[in-house]
Amino acid sequence: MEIPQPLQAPGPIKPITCVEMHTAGEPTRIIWNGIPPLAGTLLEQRAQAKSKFDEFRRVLMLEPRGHYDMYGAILRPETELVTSGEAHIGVLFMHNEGFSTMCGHATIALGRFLVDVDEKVFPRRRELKYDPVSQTTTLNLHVPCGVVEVTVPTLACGKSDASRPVSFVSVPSFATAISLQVPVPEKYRWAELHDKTAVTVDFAYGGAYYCMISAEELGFPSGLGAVKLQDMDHATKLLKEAVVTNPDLKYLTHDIRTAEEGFLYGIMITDTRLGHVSASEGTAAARAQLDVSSEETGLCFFANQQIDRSPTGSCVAARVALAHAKGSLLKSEKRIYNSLVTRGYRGLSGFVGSVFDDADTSGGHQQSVRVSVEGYAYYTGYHSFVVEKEDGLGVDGFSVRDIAL
Ligand SMILES: O=C(O)[C@H]1NCC[C@@H]1O
Repeated sequence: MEIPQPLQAPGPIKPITCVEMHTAGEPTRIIWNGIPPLAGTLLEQRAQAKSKFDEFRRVLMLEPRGHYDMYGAILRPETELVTSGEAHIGVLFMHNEGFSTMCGHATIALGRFLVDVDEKVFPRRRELKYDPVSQTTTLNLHVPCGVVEVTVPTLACGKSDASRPVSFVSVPSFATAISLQVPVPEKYRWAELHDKTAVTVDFAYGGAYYCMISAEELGFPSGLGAVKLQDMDHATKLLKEAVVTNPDLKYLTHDIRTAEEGFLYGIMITDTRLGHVSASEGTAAARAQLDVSSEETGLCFFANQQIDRSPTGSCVAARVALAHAKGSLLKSEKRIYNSLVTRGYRGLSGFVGSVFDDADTSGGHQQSVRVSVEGYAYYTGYHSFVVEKEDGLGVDGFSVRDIAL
């Protein structure tokens, strides 16, 4: 792929050049040029991005260059695991609130991008291994939660093959609570709870921590077939508050490796009663080629109530680990995970999740598994962003939701 050169435009910051992709409808703005200086380990770089260059995130994720539900990936060619040879390149993920620890949909998009670019963008591109039998290229991506192995279908010419799914193997994933009663104090109660004072939920980790709740348990008996987006936004926001403000629940998102990762990233509303929509040809095509045992739909609110259009790859890893711990997904089985978008739109496929192998349990979680997640990503375009010196907004962004809602 030819990467456009940055525009020579006036302004206080250098042009920032991005390639845009979507994975199951969810955007990834891949930033490969004009990145502020970040140094040290990947987590140190993430900390610097947060503390010193947050306007870089705001200008690219928020309005007018982005929007409330924009998602970004910043390439980091130098990290400690790139130096040690464990990874080929690093990446930081960002969204409307800050920087996350893992992102599955962006990993799927990055897989294609990193196979398609040259060494100016990806210095260790030439070290990637191509397997002529499976016609795939594999790469190790250093993400804030560890290393994920990405397998990218590749054409004979060396470019990625958009007609086959990219897959990745997650970091060790595990359930931290199954069918836990979470109290909902009065100030966090939402209307659909009626007189309930607690809800039953699951917690699991797939590179980031998620709380899973069925639509019915959240107070929406019609499930995700009849979504009331604003009401579900309100309910999940309050549920997240009820969890994160409860000191007795801290252990559910406590990471034994780094304090950085110990936060609740998202609430996933699940609906296992929803199968597929017959008009969804993409999913139908995926299903036809697969021996899938089951299919379910979810709606994920993450970061500051951002809505994932994709089935949320890191949460698919968490959900597969959870289903495996519950005994409802065997090692040999595959499951299709849909989002509202992949369930409802012709041509978009859900993600397929399955247990890849048992993970090393020396980290402390007895039932950790590594999960295979696969999905399709496509290019949508590119941007070269600038900020003019006369622009009163400067290097910043805003969200109309913060002003008007
Ligand atoms: O696929 C994922 O894992 C992500 N999508 C947006 C929120 C998560 O980081």
